[in-house]
Amino acid sequence: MHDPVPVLTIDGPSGAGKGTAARAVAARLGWNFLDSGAIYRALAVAAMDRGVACEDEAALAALAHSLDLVFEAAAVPRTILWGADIGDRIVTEECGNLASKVAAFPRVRQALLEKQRSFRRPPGLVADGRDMGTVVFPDALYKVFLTASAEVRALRRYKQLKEKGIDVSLADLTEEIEARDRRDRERPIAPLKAADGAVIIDSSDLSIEEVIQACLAVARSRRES
Ligand SMILES: Nc1ncnc2c1ncn2[C@@H]1O[C@H](COP(=O)(O)OP(=O)(O)OP(=O)(O)O)[C@@H](O)[C@H]1O
Ligand SMILES: Nc1ccn([C@@H]2O[C@H](COP(=O)(O)O)[C@@H](O)[C@H]2O)c(=O)n1
Repeated sequence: MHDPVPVLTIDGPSGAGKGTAARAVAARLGWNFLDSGAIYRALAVAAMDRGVACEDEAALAALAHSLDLVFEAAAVPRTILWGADIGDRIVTEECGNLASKVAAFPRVRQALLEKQRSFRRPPGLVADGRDMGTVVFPDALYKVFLTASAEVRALRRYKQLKEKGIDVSLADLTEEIEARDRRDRERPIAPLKAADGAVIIDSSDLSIEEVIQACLAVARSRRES
């Protein structure tokens, strides 16, 4: 029997540093990388562009099935939706919020399941999101739940958006992030939570490099045991 392609899942709340760590860990292991949040964000952009209401589950699920989305790996990665680069549009907190609304619909999640699983290709995959270890890759060998205090996460996101020239108020951002996390945690389907057996890493007082090393240690320790 051949071994399944190994997967390291990194789930956690917004701004915990999942994407930053997952991308770097994937590069160091030479594995593929999946930013599942970007898929939900791209769906939110598609819904806006095509005039699909964020309450219309059936239309959103149909849109999700037809999504022509490509992630171009490069020094500055590009997200291409129906041939157009939407990289700048998916980074805003408004888009994150809308993504979190459309992500709460079971038919939307079902429609995006295979797309996410198709990233599992040799020699391995690092996948970040909310339900990577619980729903999308429940058989993953390595599971991390990466968290940080709400204040630290809001400040990180604030700095990130400022660097991109996006003007936001820290107070508004903190409220938005907390509301989004609440919605993600409380939804009945695929809620944000640590998978059974996941290693919990609190990044509040860790540098990016320390988080990367902690994730690599999870992959190494499990492989050795
Ligand atoms: N340990 C850390 N220390 C300081 N800044 C960090 C750390 N980890 C990530 N950051 C910074 O925080 C910001 C958010 O990080 P990132 O996008 O990786 O979070 P995320 O968990 O993937 O968020 P989301 O789920 O909303 O996409 C980035 O600007 C990143 O550089
Ligand atoms: N596996 C996932 C990933 C993301 N979501 C939803 O998308 C929103 C945006 O995600 P980011 O990681 O890019 O911030 C997020 O708030 C979730 O609602 C999801 O449901 N499942």
